[in-house]
Amino acid sequence: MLYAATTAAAKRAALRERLATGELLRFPGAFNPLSARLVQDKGFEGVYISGAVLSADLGLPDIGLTTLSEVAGRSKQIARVTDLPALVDADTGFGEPMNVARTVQELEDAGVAGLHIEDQVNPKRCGHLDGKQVVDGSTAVKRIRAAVDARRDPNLLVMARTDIRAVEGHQAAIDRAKALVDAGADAIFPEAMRDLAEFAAVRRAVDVPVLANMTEFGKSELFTTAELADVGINIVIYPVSLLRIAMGAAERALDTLTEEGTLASLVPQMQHRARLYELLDYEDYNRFDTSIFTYTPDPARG
Ligand SMILES: C[C@](O)(C(=O)O)[C@H](CC(=O)O)C(=O)O
Ligand SMILES: [Mg+2]
Repeated sequence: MLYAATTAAAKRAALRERLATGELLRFPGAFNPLSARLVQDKGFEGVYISGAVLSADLGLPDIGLTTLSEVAGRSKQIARVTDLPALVDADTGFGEPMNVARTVQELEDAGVAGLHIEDQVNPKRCGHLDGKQVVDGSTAVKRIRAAVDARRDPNLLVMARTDIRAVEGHQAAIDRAKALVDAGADAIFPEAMRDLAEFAAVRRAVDVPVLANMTEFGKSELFTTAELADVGINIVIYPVSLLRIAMGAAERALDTLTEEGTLASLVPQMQHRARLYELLDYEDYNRFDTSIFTYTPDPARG
């Protein structure tokens, strides 16, 4: 009730343990706290907090307009309602090394289990669109060094994302991934890999967990969890998928309302009120109210 019982420190430790097994962990993007509850209820291993979703949610394109406070606020709202580890998209870290350090501490305070910092120039662009630019190797590793030094919980997962593949090619991505790991990155997010062989090559090049981004309408094909596990990927994110599904359904519903003058035909597709209440632990709140209401102070104790 109210918030998840698992502490941020426990979630971080649990994520480290799960990653050490080498199994593939699935992190669907939660577009709000309620959808994070659903992700947990359905048995997934973690929730992803996407920058693209946060900006879209605010009616903005994903071009570096959101602020650290907005990302930290949304991270806190999501992290506190789930026992699952949350991994948040920290974009470029909102500036250069000093800003990155502050970003890490703010997100750590928000209760996330991990975050990724990318090597795009400020302001960043969606990783699957053309026209993005990356910083030089020395700036990229300084961001990661700053991030690693800034965390207070050594279990906070600092993941380095490199966007260099789409700009300078796959070999550059391998070289940069190695340099980022040398700088202290706990995991690598190679953005916009073209095929499984490219993921496999990154996997072979570094000895830390590797993330695959299965975002739709992007540059990577949508591989199955079995295919990704086969090449040794450790975390897979579906960053915007649930938002896309929900928005697709919302758009169709608005058309139906216009065409039919009622939403009655769509009721079977809606999440039932009872199911919503189940996800919200509604019953526990009733029990809480009842127990407080029937509570009587012990007369003997005055
Ligand atoms: C992962 C990502 O950084 C995000 O913000 O969710 C985006 C997703 C997307 O725009 O599809 C990305 O740059 O890949
Ligand atoms: Mg992003």
